[in-house]
Amino acid sequence: MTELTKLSAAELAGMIRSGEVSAVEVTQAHLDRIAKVDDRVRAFLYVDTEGALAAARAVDERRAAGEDLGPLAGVPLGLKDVFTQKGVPTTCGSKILEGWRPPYDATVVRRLREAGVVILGKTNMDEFAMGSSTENSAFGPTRNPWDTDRVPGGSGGGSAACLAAFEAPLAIGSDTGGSIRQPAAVTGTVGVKPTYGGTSRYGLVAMASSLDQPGPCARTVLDAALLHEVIAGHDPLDSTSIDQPVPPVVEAARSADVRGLRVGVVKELGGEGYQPGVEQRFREAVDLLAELGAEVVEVSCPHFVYALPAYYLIMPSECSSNLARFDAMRYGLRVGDDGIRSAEEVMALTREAGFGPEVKRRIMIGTYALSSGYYDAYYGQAQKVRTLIARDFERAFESVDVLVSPTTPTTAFRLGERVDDPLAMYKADLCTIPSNLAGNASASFPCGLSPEDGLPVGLHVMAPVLADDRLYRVGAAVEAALVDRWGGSLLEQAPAL
Ligand SMILES: NC(=O)C[C@H](N)C(=O)O
Repeated sequence: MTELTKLSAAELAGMIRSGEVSAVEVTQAHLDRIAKVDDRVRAFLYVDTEGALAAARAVDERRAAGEDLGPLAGVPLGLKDVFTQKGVPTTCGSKILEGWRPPYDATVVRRLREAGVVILGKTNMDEFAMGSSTENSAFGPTRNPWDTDRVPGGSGGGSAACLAAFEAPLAIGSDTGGSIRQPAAVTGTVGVKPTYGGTSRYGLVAMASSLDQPGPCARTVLDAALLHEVIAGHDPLDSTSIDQPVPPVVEAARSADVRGLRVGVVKELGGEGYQPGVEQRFREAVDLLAELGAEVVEVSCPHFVYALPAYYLIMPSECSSNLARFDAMRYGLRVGDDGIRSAEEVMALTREAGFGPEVKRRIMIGTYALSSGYYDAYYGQAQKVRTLIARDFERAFESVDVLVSPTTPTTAFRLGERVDDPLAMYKADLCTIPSNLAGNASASFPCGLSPEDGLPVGLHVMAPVLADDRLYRVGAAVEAALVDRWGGSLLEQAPAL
């Protein structure tokens, strides 16, 4: 039998349903894998051995009782440490939340539990999801399983790395400016940012509420679609949740048909500043789509070049407001509370000690952008640019069904390479940010290894609001053709850990 940790979620779930293997065996195999490799990868901040085995036992009992198991029952998953899980430490990669055990489940977590998905533990991330490498985690960086001297992307580097290291077949991420898609691209995995409002933000610790969106991470397109279906759908606990049927993502992943699909290559995302090998693999993926029957055209989205500066005003503005809740009184860390100092002093000391430099930088930028006298010039202007970007998408989607670009300008960079250069770090999200600003669906799919460094390259696909199914059509078609060409999945070409 193939090692259980090498199988897809769909395969594992099928074997559990048929009784070929128990959910406990599947879970134990993944816990063993974590024990074997995670000291080198550091994808997990917390492994919930007991909770995971108990959830697996419950699935096995339901099966024994003749109950119908859902499509992902018994399948293990890594949960980004930005989601609340009742009773389980939730740090958001920050010292300020150390020791906090939330009293409630995020809606995403509740849905996973109801579907019988086994949550293995919490995955590492940049502090409060601020970063593109996981180097901003207060608990040390995660490493890229392709090359442990390189970053796995961020902020959800742990979620992507646990997939690439075969520690879990599924993971959950959150995407504010690229935190699901950029790590997926640089680890050779699949990552999807659903339409804003398509998945519930309830229990997702807020970074920038108008941009944050939970989404699925997986090694195969079908697995991502199955997970998408489990977590998506209307939630009255999130005021921005869309009350509409979930797009038919699983059906789309199974159809894998792009014949007649109109694909627009975004003129502004590529060229100068992009790694040649990334461009090459991207162009090949576009040619492949044409071979598979898609109609490819070039499309201009002139305001996309302003997406990064607009994001770096809107996002920190929202962060500065959201992170005000970490006041030393309600959760986690409290520094200097000697019974003599005032509440304000304790708050200042706690925030000084508890937040890392990137979080402080963004709180300061956001506070400045929102301050009286500057609000119109910065925050207000950025919101206008946001509208122009949304219009670029609307106009483009009048003539094409999806847009494509590389996911990231470069492959995985070396640890330490960009830590002292925030702008270089921010540029990792050049292609992913427009979709967060406009709220439409987008995803990254593996499309090969860059010839310069042998590292994974991602194909970025963007679809209109609530047309998430189109992402899966494209992703599944590309995956099927490339797996055929390579004689296996991209991750099979990764060096063994
Ligand atoms: N949170 C995200 O989606 C990641 C993005 N790189 C940021 O630092 O804002």
